[in-house]
Amino acid sequence: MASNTKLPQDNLTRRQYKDDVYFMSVALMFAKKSPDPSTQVGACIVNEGGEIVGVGFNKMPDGCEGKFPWKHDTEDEDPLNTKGMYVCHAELNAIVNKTSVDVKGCTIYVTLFPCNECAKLIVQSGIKNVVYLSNKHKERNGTKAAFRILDEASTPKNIICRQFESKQDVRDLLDSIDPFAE
Ligand SMILES: O=c1ccn([C@H]2C[C@H](O)[C@@H](COP(=O)(O)O)O2)c(=O)[nH]1
Repeated sequence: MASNTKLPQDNLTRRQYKDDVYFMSVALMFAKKSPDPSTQVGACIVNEGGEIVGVGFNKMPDGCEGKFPWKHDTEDEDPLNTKGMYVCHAELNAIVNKTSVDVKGCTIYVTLFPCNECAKLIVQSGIKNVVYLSNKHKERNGTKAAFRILDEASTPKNIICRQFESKQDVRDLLDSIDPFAE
């Protein structure tokens, strides 16, 4: 993005905006690793020094791959036959995969607005910023509860939660990568 163009999100510095594009791209790359056939989610945790300290995507618990169904709860009356009972969410995996002692003060970039269980995890782990891409499940009660949790919680300051609005800049960044360039 040229340095004299208007930032899509006016309240961000140019540096913050470029970081958003970069780290959301990383979250998207990790989403691609998810085996969930319907919704692939990626998360990338960044510390206050701008270093990535955790990444994750939604997947079955280690050792359980291929042993539990990927069916949605609308596809089977028995909840034990649906993925919701088993799948580890992207945010959970990013937090438990952390390479630092903790994730206090960090920013989590996540490709889908967190559910209520992930919102709890985010708060309790001390993450202070949430940047999300899609909010396609905004009508779900879990999402509504997550909004409330993130709105009320303080870790110790209020959590700042915002939607990433610059999909085209992510596309441009990913398109510009040429690993075979001489
Ligand atoms: O905060 C979240 C919410 C959901 N996920 C995962 C869990 C599932 O694998 C999918 C959602 O599937 P749908 O078919 O769209 O209901 O996303 C997550 O990782 N983090």
